[in-house]
Amino acid sequence: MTLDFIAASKLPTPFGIFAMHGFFERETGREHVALTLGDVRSGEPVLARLHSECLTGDALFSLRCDCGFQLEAALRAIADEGRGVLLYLRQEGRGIGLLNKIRAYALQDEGADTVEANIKLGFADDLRDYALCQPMLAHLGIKALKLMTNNPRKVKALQDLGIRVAQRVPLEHGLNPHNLHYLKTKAGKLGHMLGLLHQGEESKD
Ligand SMILES: Nc1nc2c(ncn2[C@@H]2O[C@H](COP(=O)(O)OP(=O)(O)OP(=O)(O)O)[C@@H](O)[C@H]2O)c(=O)[nH]1
Ligand SMILES: [Zn+2]
Repeated sequence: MTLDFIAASKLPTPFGIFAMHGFFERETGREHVALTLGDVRSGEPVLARLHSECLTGDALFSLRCDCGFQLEAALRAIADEGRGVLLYLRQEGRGIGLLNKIRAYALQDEGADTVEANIKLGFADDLRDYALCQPMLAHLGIKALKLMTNNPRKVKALQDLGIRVAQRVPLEHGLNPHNLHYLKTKAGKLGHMLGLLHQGEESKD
């Protein structure tokens, strides 16, 4: 995997003025982006989000998942801290791409869960590869992270790449009736650590 740094610019957002760094992955032709705020090169663990592309959730307001809510919450948290990084990784649909994700959604409309739908389409449950994070973080001078995620596979993947995860910070946002079953499947079959799924159950008891 070869990643070229292409250019950096400012990115003003409602949450703060980030620096935007663009990268090109030669083998796949994918274009990836990192947003940073503050001095991330000091060596202190950096508040970080590895966000996998979800066009439907990030840009089209989908309630089928929690991605858009997590994206906004992560940028707000970085802005509140005054320092942090968000890697926006072009791994749409856990790596199967947008059109296959729509195929998977169609199967889910018929009753399959998110993992069963991937398998019916001939894919593994999660095809993402986080190797590209290493050159992105190295370019930005970041060695250790406080990682905002509920996904233990992400933590392990980074550690296997030699990146220190000093802390895992839960990022639970956007639970709604349309994504409840999806989030339960993620917790049950993909190992996501989602405390908010149990809060409702406790209040019912
Ligand atoms: N194949 C498939 N991909 C989906 C589906 N719903 C969301 N995605 C994709 O899943 C990715 C987000 O994965 P999540 O499991 O929500 O989150 P995560 O990044 O693994 O973990 P967190 O860091 O806790 O958010 C994005 O690339 C979405 O496009 C689905 O039903 N099927
Ligand atoms: Zn999503």
